[in-house]
This record gives sequence, C-alpha cells and structure tokens, in this order.
Amino acid sequence: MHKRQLSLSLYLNYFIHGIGLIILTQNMKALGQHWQTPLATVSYVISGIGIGRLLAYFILGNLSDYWGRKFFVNLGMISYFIFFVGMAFVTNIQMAYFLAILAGIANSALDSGTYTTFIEMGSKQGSANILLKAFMSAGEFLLPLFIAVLEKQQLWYGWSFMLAAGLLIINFILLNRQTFPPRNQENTAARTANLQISPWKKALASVSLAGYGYTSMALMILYTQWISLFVTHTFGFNAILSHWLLSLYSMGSISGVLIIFVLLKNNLSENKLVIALNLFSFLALLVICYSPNALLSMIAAFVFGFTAAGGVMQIGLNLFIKLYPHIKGRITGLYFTFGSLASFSIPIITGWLSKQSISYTLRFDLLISLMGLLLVCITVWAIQVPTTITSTRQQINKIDGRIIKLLNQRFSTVTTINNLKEEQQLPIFDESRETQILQEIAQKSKIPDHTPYLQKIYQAIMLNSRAYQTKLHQEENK
Ligand SMILES: C=C(O[C@@H]1C=C(C(=O)O)C=C[C@H]1O)C(=O)O
Repeated sequence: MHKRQLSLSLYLNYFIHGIGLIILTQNMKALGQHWQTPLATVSYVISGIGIGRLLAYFILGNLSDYWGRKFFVNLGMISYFIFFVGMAFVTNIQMAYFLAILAGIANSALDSGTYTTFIEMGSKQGSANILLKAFMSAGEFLLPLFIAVLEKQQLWYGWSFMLAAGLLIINFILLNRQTFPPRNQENTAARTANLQISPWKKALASVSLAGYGYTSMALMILYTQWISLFVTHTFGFNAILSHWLLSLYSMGSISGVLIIFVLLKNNLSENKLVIALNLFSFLALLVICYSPNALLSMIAAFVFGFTAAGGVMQIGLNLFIKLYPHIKGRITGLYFTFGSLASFSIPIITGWLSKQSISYTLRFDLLISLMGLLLVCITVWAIQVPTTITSTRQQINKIDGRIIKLLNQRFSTVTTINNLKEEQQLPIFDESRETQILQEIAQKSKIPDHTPYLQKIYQAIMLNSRAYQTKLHQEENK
C-alpha cells in the first residue's frame, strides 16, 4: 500500500466531488435552455441529489463494512462518471432527475469508502478527513472560473461536465493500481480507551453525535442560504457587503480546514477543539445576528466560516467512528444521513420562517448553533477518559463496586451448586468445568493482552469458591 498515492487519488475524487456539488446550480440557465424548461424545473432536478443521498447513505455505509472500501470508491467514481456524461447530453427531465439521484448515490458511495479508509490508513486523529473538505472547496472554487471562461469563449456548457468526467477516468486508473488498508481493524489502544466508557455513556455520546450530524450540516446550509438576504433586510447592508459576508465565510472555511488539519496532526485534542470551534462559531453568529456594525460582521463572518465550516463536521464524524471502530462504514452512513436530513429540511423550515420575517432565519441558525454546542459538550463529557491519578482511581473504585456486586452474586450462586452437589453426592472440585471456564475467558476477553491475567484471577476466584464450599460443608456436617 502506497499511502501517499492512495491518499492523493482519494483527495482528487473530492476535488471532482466539489465540482459535482455545484455543477448543476452553476449551469442552471444553460440547462434550462437546453431542456427548454423554466429554472424552477432545473431546481427540482437538483433536489434529486439530496434524495439520492438520503436513500443511499445508510445502505451503502453498511455494505462498505462487508464489501470493502475500494468497491464503494469505485462505485462512487463510476456513478459520478455516468452523471457527468449523462447530464451534458440528456434532454429528458425524467432522465435528468434519475441522473441527479445517481449523483447523490455517488456522493454517498465515495463518503462511505473514503472517510473510513483514511481512518483505516491511520491518519492522525483522522486529520486527513478534514483535508477532504479543502479539496471539495477547491473544486467549488475553480469550477465557476472555468465556466466563466467557457461562457466568454461562447463554448459548449457541457465542457465543464467533460472536464470532471475526464479527471474521473484518469483518477480511476490511478486509484485502481492501489491496494486499500485492511478494513475495520481495531487497535488495542483504541479498544482500551473505548472499554473505559460505560455502555450508557456510549449510547448518550452516540445519540448526541447523530444529532450533531444534523446540526453541524444545518448550521452551514442555513448560513449560506440566508446570510445575504438577512443582513440586507435586518441591517440594511448594501449588496456588495452582503455578498462579502458569504465570501469571507468561504475564506474562513478554507483557512479553517488548513489550520485545523495542522492542529490535529500535531496532536491537539479533538475533544477540546470540537468544543472550542462550536463555542466560537456560536459567538460569531451572535455578532452577525445582532450587530449592525459592518466591520464587526465581516470579522465574525470569517470566524464563523473558520469555526463552523472548517472541518468541524468531519471531527464529529471522526469521534463517532472511533466509538465504533468495527463498523466504520455504518457509522459514516448514519452520520451523513442526518446531515442529508438537514440539507433536505433546512430550506423547507427556513422558507416557512422567512414568510414570518427574514430576520428569523439566521436567528434560527443561532438556535441550531447552541444545540450543536450542547451536543458536543455532552459528547465530550461522555467519552472523556480520566487523565489524573485521582480521577482514574475514582473510576477504578466504581468498577470495583460493580465487580464486588457480581462476586457476591457469583458466590451466592455457588451456594446453590454446592447444595445440589451434596444432594447428588458429587465432589467439590470439578476439573473439566474449571478448564472450560478458563477457555471461555480466552474467547470472551476483548483484549488478548489481558487474557492470561484474567485467567489467573479466575483461578484465584475458583480456588476461593472451592474453599467457600468446603466451609459450607463443614458447617453442614457439624
Ligand atoms: C462451583 C463449582 O465448584 C467448583 C468451583 C467452580 C467455580 O467457582 O466456577 C468450578 C468448578 C468446581 O471446581 C462448580 O462445580 O460449578
């Protein structure tokens, strides 16, 4: 496995995916003319992408745990290829809608094959996954420029689609020369950390992270959709300034991705980072929502892009995957399903809100931001493992409490066995049973390194269990 080359191909896919994300909106007019339909129909076709994602994420994510990541990266590339080539030529709206759904499926397939692979390649704290966002942004940045050139030269709009298709062919060849890392392997360190989290805290973190899949996506979508209208309506900002608040957000986002990538590579804790980012994006949004000062708003827009769109959603996914290293694909699918629900529902909710007042839209985003902050705080609290001797010992005390209860239960059950043995006149010691118990420990122990010690502990338990039975006998025969 050549980590570098494989990574490069995976990144290149996300550059193409960035193009795919906006190619329909960027070509809306040309497509409308080509299909001889109003813009509203083109917009309806675009919604097919969201439907495709919603349909495919969970299923494909699950399957990628079984069929392997490479298959799904390839499926994503092939689906995208059909989408790009098909969209450039199609004239029938039904076909176009089908192709849009296919783009959504391509997106899901790429995600379930790629995010998982980067973690399986051992990228430091999943830092590589943050960089995917930079490649998407690069695609989204360059496509409009390319389209502008095509328009200026009065060339066929389909060349932008052909560009993406051509890149896909090259990358398909490059990618398929690579082997992928083994799937769903789980290292001892991760397993040990995970086992320290109690089941109910793990459940709490999981629900919170799924919710964060929704809020983190909703936060960005709502901002990009409404910021310009909001500030014009609420503070009377002029058109240039209102568009600047979107551009500054994008610049913040790209700077955020690069800096967060470096921070994670240098081992800054994901837990601290995710809380800090959410806190600052909330504060920045607060300024944008309530400050009529243009300069303050501009700074806040940059900070908001940095903190809300700089890869914080990907950090949420990384945390989620680490909780379930044995089903990375399923978790990726689940997380992005919640994200897709946000892309689907936010335009509907905000459309309704804007009818009451446009100023409600971004203030609703503030509420979402607060929810997100709350969810990551709950998550971090739940998955935190203690770091000082005192707090770690407190945890050991709790575990010991549970063990003692269970040992009381075990010894009480031994009493029953002992009575039955007396009735049936059987000896206390049963060697085959003890061997069987020791073998079962080897099977059940989740961490092989621990196994011999667990077996020794059990030998001591059984030795004492026999001593206890002997004592019961003696009392009985007194
Ligand atoms: C409790 C029993 O008696 C003894 C103690 C054992 C134990 O503590 O698990 C197992 C086998 C016996 O040597 C039993 O036979 O199950």
